Amino acid sequence: MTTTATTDPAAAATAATTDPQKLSARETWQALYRHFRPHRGVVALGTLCTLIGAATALLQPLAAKSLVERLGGDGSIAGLLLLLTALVVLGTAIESVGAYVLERTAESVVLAARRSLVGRLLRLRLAEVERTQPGDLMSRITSDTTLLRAVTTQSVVSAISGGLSFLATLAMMALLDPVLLGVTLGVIVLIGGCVALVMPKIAQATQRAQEAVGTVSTALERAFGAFRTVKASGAEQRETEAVEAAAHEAWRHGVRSAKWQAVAWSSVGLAVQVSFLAVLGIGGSRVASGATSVATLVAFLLYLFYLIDPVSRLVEAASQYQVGSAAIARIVQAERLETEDAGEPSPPPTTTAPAPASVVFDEVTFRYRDDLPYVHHGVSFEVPGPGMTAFVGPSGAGKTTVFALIERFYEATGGRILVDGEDVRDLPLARLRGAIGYVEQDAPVLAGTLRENLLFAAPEATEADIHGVLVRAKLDALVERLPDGLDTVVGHRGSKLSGGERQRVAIARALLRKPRLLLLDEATSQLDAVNELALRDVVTEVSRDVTVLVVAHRLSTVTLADRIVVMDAGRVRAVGTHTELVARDPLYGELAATQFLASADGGNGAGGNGAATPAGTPRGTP
Ligand SMILES: Nc1ncnc2c1ncn2[C@@H]1O[C@H](COP(=O)(O)OP(=O)(O)OP(=O)(O)O)[C@@H](O)[C@H]1O
Repeated sequence: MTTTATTDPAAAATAATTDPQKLSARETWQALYRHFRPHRGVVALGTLCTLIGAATALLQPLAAKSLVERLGGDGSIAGLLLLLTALVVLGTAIESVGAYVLERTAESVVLAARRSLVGRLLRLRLAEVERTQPGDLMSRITSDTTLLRAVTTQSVVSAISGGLSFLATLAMMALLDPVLLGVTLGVIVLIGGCVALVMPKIAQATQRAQEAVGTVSTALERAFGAFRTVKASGAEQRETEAVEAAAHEAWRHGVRSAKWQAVAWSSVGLAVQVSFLAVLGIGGSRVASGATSVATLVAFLLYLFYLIDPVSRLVEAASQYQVGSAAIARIVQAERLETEDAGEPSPPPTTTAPAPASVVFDEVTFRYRDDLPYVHHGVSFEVPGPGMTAFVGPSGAGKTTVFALIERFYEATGGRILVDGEDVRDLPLARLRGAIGYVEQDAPVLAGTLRENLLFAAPEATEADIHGVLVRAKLDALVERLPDGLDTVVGHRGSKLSGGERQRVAIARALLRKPRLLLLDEATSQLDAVNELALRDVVTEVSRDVTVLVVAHRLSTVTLADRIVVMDAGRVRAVGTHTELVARDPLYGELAATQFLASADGGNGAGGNGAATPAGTPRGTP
């Protein structure tokens, strides 16, 4: 079995449903460190620049003290002034370089996080995507990753440089007057204790805000995903209100986070102001008693104000860590979702005509989730290639699910699915899917040009290949009509194309992949006569040398099929040609009479495909 879950599914399920805040402190730290690690050298350089800048700033009060002491004497102060100026310029220049290096690194951290997350999210198992909200997953890539920017760079520097500057400033203050230092530290520790209580609230509010941003994305994705329906239903106002409500929620929690950050920040100023008053009072009396000099008190007070910077940096680092931990919890949660392993890369496209594939379902049972009922209750059939096999049956019988299982979008719960005699679980996913062309029921066409759509599944296809499939899919006339030909932009979800054109573009895209097996989930919508005829011709022509499986809703398709598999309630109840099945299967007879979409050109084809090859036999209809 080559499709391996990268994590334990149960653990992944738990991760996706539990509160991301539940990431332990250690896990949070490890996850953040993982993003920081590749950049630690550059962050060290940024830290060094910041430290040099801080050191030059630290020397300034000493130079100022000498300057004040010389004011009374007759010595020149020009040299000292020059030194002070040089210190300021040098410190600023080095700090600027450090700031640039760090900002650049911060962007790199975001880029790396986005790359890794996109790489994983686009390989998610379908079931995982169905369990989550794509809009919310998108917001983790676009919004949460940006919050890693500061925590992995600036806050590391702030913590290191702030911590060192803090200690160095304390050392200088200790040299000047240990008693006044004791007073200062007493105040700082008291207020620092209060700040520590506030910190977790920042993480909590940030996380709620990010969740609300995810809800905004989800609501937008829903609205834009069904834009015409939204308009046709007159639901613009309601959808707008839903997005606004989520946006308001994001704002509310964002403001709450800002409030707690402001409390943390203001306590820095408060700590220094209170210390200043205490030092001024106690220091003044010490000057009066001759225990210390005015110059020492002035220098001490200057250092006290220099303390604002390192303490601010420490508080900033701590609050950034809280913001980052909220983001990393959501990122890790997305990273833990179960992904597919594509296995070995897709084989290069074949130059010769590919051999048609065979498909066997052997007692396949399947349910979409453990808490849902079974959809397949032991489905068995054999399809030798080439030729066309139509799957028919009432809505919900499990026809589309057959295709999903062949593509291994989901794993069968029981039984075996063989493609060319090999169990699909033993085939590398890339190889399996490389052999298949898949056209979904709503034939999605992606935003972009026609050419981009055609090359989507076969980027290396040549112009000659493209021309070939255009002719086969009867799109050549359309392309000639379009002003920009293949480079015509088709709009969001191909909205500038007709339903039939979209379907043929989807078929052409699948054919360009040179599949050995074509899975065609026929649209349930009625096509006009020309489109239906075109489609029928394409499918008939393709099925001459490719195995084509069609979930058929149209009588015209069914009657063309070499064999028809009749499904009902998750079981195969009969296999045969149209003529055979009309004669011996009551459900099929009823479907043919009432449920198949009649041919748009008025042809009924109900006489059956007399030239149909002998039918396969169901291998068991439990
Ligand atoms: N992704 C899914 N998650 C959960 N249940 C699903 C999913 N897809 C389909 N089902 C359920 O599985 C059953 C079979 O669906 P399937 O799409 O295979 O039916 P179908 O025969 O192709 O129907 P139709 O002719 O209407 O397209 C249905 O009851 C459907 O609700």
